[in-house]
Amino acid sequence: MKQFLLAPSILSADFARLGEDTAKALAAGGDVVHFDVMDNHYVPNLTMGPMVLKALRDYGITAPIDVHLMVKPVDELIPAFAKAGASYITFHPEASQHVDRTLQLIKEHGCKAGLVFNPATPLSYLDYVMDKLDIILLMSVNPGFGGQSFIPGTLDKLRQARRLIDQSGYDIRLEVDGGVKIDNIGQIAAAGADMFVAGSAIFGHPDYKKVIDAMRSELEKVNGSFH
Ligand SMILES: O=C(CO)[C@@H](O)[C@H](O)COP(=O)(O)O
Repeated sequence: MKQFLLAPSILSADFARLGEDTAKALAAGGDVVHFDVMDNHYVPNLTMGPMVLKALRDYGITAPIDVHLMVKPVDELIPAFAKAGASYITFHPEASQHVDRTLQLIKEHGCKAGLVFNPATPLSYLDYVMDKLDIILLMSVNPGFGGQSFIPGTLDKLRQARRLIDQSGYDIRLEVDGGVKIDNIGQIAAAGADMFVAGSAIFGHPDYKKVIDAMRSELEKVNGSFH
């Protein structure tokens, strides 16, 4: 059976009680904390830095933390996020001057590394670096804000990325982020994703467990069709 991971995006959590709200999403069944870093330069919004991540670790969050860097330049922030307790660090290839070097830097700092693709960013950035990737993240909205609608063209892109991963033979997660809901997660999984970021769907609902359980039951239906 395929192991699917659900990653609540704390961009939609209550920032005034971030530790508590993050713990609540994990207790409700979230596997990984998705941590969006926005710099008001690469994207038009400003969010959290390494100090906030460290505060979550100090609060007692032990689950993997998946840091999605929406920043430019990229490299300067990597050591600080690794030191603060990041598990995965992903970045947008067009925001890095030297993609291979940035991937190496993440690994040297003991984190898993990945590339993020905006809806209009071509997958050709994957050429020559598959061996350095632990994760590929496809954005299914334009980055910057939670609560947007899933862009349907992402399904085809997911199928392409899944083919590339399978052909490569490497153990690479295929993550999707943006507009993931109970009613589309099955379709997204069938297209090849195995890690799902969900922000407003979880944090915008009064009962996080109800949403996560419903997402898992949709995923179970798809799981039966994997070999
Ligand atoms: O990176 C981003 C947005 O740029 C995402 O992680 C959002 O946080 C997803 O939120 P929803 O679309 O699930 O509300």
